[in-house]
Amino acid sequence: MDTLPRLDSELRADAVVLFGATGDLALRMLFPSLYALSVDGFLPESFRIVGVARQASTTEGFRVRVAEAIRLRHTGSPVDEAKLETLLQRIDYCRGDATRADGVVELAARLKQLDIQVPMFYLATSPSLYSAICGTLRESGLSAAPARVVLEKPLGRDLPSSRAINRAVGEAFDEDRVFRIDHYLGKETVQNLLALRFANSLFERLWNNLTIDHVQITVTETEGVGDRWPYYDEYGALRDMVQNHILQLLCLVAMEPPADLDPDSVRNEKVKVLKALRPMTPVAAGNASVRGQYGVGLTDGKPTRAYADERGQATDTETFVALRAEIDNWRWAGVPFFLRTGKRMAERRTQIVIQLRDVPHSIFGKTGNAGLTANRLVIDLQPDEDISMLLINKKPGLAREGMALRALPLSLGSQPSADTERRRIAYERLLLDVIDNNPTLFVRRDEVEQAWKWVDGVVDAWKQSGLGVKPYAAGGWGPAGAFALIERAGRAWHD
Ligand SMILES: NC(=O)C1=CN([C@@H]2O[C@H](COP(=O)(O)OP(=O)(O)OC[C@H]3O[C@@H](n4cnc5c(N)ncnc54)[C@H](OP(=O)(O)O)[C@@H]3O)[C@@H](O)[C@H]2O)C=CC1
Ligand SMILES: O=C1O[C@H](COP(=O)(O)O)[C@@H](O)[C@H](O)[C@H]1O
Repeated sequence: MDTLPRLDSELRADAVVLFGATGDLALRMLFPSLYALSVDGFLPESFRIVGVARQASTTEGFRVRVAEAIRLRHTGSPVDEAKLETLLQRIDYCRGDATRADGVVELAARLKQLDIQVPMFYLATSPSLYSAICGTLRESGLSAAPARVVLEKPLGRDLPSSRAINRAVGEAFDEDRVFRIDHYLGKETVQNLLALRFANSLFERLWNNLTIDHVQITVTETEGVGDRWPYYDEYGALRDMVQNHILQLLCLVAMEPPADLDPDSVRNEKVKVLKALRPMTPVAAGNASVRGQYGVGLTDGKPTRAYADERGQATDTETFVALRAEIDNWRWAGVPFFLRTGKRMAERRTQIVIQLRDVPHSIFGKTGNAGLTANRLVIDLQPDEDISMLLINKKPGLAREGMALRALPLSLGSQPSADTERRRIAYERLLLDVIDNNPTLFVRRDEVEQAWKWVDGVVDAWKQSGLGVKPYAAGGWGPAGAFALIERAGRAWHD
């Protein structure tokens, strides 16, 4: 993924304008990523960073805040203070309410003074402001080509609201100037999935319902919702994680080989998968989905509060969801995709498991071999990155009867980025791609809308079937129903 099919240096951005520059995302992810890009020489020489938010601050004061955030977040070698200073010198701060035309007057003047030709406007604010901010940029003339816009998830809360945002964004920016971020696509192992599937002849022949029994996608976190409940309570785990990150992972596993790495070739294949997802029905909902909400429990050995206590009242918002999805096409007919995500779980784990079918007939018998599974490809994204294949082989030693077998992983090993010896933040890749005008790892409008269509169907099925949330203890693996869901299909989670 290091070749940039559409790279055109004429269109390389010369500034990022960060709306929401004082927020959590900007300070925890975006500025540390910009620091890393600057240190590694990836930022164009004259590149500028302009932070915008409503709170009062001088540029100097803002630089101090950014420096603190970078020192706190940077991993690997210690922060290089001289290089940090170089980055800080690129930064300006403009106070303003980006939803109002008069709120961007100072910004427009600053961009002119800095002679910015190709700005990228990064909307790190609540998505409820996206339409208004794009309106402001259009009215003030700032959205004129070749300016581009970067949008964070979630894009809407359902298909109609997503369409409304996309419409408003589209009135200001042409689609090829819109970069919708799903930060999972910036993760190294997610991109490696493409390499694994399409750079090795080994897998393609096996990658279908003749060889694969089922697929599991697990994204669990130990953190709770905490102070984010005003956002989270409106969305829940299905909209927060499944609609975007998990469906993107599913698409990369299930899509047909694209003809090339052209952004639209890849995205066309992903949309076909989303269209082939079987809609959830109210009848299927009880069997094929589980909703949960964490109660009290122990997280990393410490007692933690229930979601309802963080929220301040009981609500029906799910903090855990497990689903059985089916893809109705030739490649995947009959192969269930088991998806699950939750907060306050036993461990942080982002993992894709491709379970192959059993051998048609075992010559080894059950003695000493009970419980052995068939081959399994395990793709770990977090906390460690690894790709391993569980291979069955002989247990060394003598046996009187039959042959004792065991499963051992053939592993690529956990590899930090070779160029930095630290794990890159997903946003580094994505920011660099926006600067370089490469949309391959960004989500196209029809992808987002198709994903919402399926998710809206799940929500409707839940409503019609009355599927409520089941409590689960913090520090565990979710409600009992999540185990029953997969066991009913004769399978088990890869725990
Ligand atoms: N935080 C995270 O880890 C992740 C966040 N996201 C997404 O990123 C976006 C930002 O999230 P997050 O950083 O957590 O949110 P925060 O609430 O922490 O920050 C919001 C930022 O927007 C600014 N802001 C609010 N209103 C305006 C306005 N009218 N004009 C200009 N600036 C404004 C705020 O500053 P002020 O109030 O001073 O104006 C603040 O800087 C959201 O879309 C979120 O869903 C996505 C993935 C992960
Ligand atoms: O988008 C989101 O992602 C985070 C999890 O991201 P990760 O990179 O740490 O796996 C999640 O906590 C948050 O609720 C969601 O909005």
